[in-house]
Amino acid sequence: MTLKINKLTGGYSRIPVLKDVSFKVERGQLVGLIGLNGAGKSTTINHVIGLLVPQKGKITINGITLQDDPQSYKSKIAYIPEMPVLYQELTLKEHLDLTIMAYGLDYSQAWQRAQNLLKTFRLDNKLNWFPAKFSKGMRQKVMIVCAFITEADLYVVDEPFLGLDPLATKDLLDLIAAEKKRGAAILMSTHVLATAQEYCDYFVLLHQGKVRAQGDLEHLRNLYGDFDASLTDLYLGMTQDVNEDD
Ligand SMILES: Nc1ncnc2c1ncn2[C@@H]1O[C@H](COP(=O)(O)OP(=O)(O)OP(=O)(O)O)[C@@H](O)[C@H]1O
Repeated sequence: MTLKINKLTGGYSRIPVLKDVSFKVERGQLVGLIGLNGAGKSTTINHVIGLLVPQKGKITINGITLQDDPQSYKSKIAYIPEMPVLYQELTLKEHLDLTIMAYGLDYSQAWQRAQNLLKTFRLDNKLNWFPAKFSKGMRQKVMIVCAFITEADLYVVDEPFLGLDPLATKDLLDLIAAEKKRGAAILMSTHVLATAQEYCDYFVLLHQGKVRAQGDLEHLRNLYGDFDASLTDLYLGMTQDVNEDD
């Protein structure tokens, strides 16, 4: 599985937010999409999941665009949004049933996975709860469980750490590591740079809608000529260079 973003220019109106963005996410890889508020992380993700249409450039999964084959393209992606989106009138169990149906999963296998995930995220005794009763973090965990029962080829995760407690953050990172091992590709946006530095295999540094640098930590450190630099140092150094140029 390869997600390939090739020279993507796009956004919400004719004035583009993203300019000539290119990078890849390969099987077994966790790629961190790194950037400050407004850098264009969610916009990139909205293009990948097909909510926005490229003005220029192309996004492919295994060589296929959304326009080529919407069913095949979408079935490969599980998306965890920054803001949980739940149906107020459905219980937790009904959310899981809906996901199983939408992805055409084997019911008993998917429920087996769901039981384990519900236990991990301490939701196993809340199957009959409605979203109104959930805390913000619990809602986010429901989205995580729904996404991970699909065993998708590509996970797209938008800023997952802000609403989660430290235990749930660790559980999510363990889950991501397990899915990587299974061969899934993961694109994760975040501005929690210390966590990204520790867990991501590859970084795409976005600033003002452009990719300023990309590579693994070693490559980025080489690029900036500082072999001890943290991801925060590298990112801030890079954005300062750009702001001075502007
Ligand atoms: N729905 C929208 N309509 C118009 N412009 C938008 C919309 N959403 C975001 N933008 C603009 O696109 C740019 C990039 O925003 P985006 O949400 O992609 O940033 P981000 O890197 O995800 O930031 P954050 O870390 O704050 O979530 C910003 O200038 C923002 O104002």
